[in-house]
Amino acid sequence: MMLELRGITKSYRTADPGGDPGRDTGKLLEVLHIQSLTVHEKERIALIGPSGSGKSTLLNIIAGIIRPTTGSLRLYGEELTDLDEKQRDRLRTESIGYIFQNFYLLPGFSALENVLIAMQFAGNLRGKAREERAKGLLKRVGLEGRMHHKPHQLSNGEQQRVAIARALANQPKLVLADEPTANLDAANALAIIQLLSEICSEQGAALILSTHDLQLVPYMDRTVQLEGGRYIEESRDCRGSRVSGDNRSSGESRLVAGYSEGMMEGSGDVIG
Ligand SMILES: Nc1ncnc2c1ncn2[C@@H]1O[C@H](COP(=O)(O)OP(=O)(O)OP(=O)(O)O)[C@@H](O)[C@H]1O
Repeated sequence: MMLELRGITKSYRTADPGGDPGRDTGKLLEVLHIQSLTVHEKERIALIGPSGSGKSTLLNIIAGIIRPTTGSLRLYGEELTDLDEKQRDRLRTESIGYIFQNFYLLPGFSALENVLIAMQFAGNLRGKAREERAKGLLKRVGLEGRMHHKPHQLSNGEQQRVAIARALANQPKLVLADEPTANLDAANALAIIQLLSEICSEQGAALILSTHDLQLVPYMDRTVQLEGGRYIEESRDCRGSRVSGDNRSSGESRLVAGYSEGMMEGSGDVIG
């Protein structure tokens, strides 16, 4: 398997209004508790759940942007929780593509430059080869005629297409997308998800995307539903034939609930 999470929790210490401001006296609030989650190569997972259910927290932990309070996170067998911040940044640049709902394109640079700059950080391709891949991806996302436009000259849907090209530029094995369609109208949202799903398959990347939009679920292989930081439901084979026929058994790639009220107090070290 590609990605494996075991006993991942995230807790924050809440402010204590009556406490000493110099000491951490607030209560621990656990916002995420995933007992077990495995993701296979090229798998596409929809992470759904109400606002505050922990979707962004889970994606940010997988991306190494925030550290879990407890638990183990392995990518191709490498334990990511042992890495320091610099090593996690490197891994994110090389192996993970991240798409944000607000795109986060560099405003002063063209679509092409936004993709090229991301590739420069990873450094696997240079010169002409780098430019050819960047242009090829922008063409693939339908922006052949917009490569030299800056973000403010592009529509929301076009900006998200640039963000998709950028996320795929370094040939990541895993693409994470945090509500990538939140700022798009329904028609654009559907088009973007179709594109994202197709391009991840073509490039051999697994995809985990969070969304509130259930119309997008059929484009994924599997749905994981979170509530209060825990998964409450998982369904497989959203597209039927897309998952059946490969070598995964139905008992694999699953989430296992570990809910108990007492766990809400949390007990691990708080890393925020
Ligand atoms: N830095 C922080 N300190 C304290 N609590 C936090 C912090 N970051 C997130 N939380 C809490 O963690 C919980 C999960 O937040 P998260 O952003 O992961 O939810 P979400 O499902 O992505 O929500 P949305 O759909 O609204 O984006 C929320 O209750 C939030 O208030």
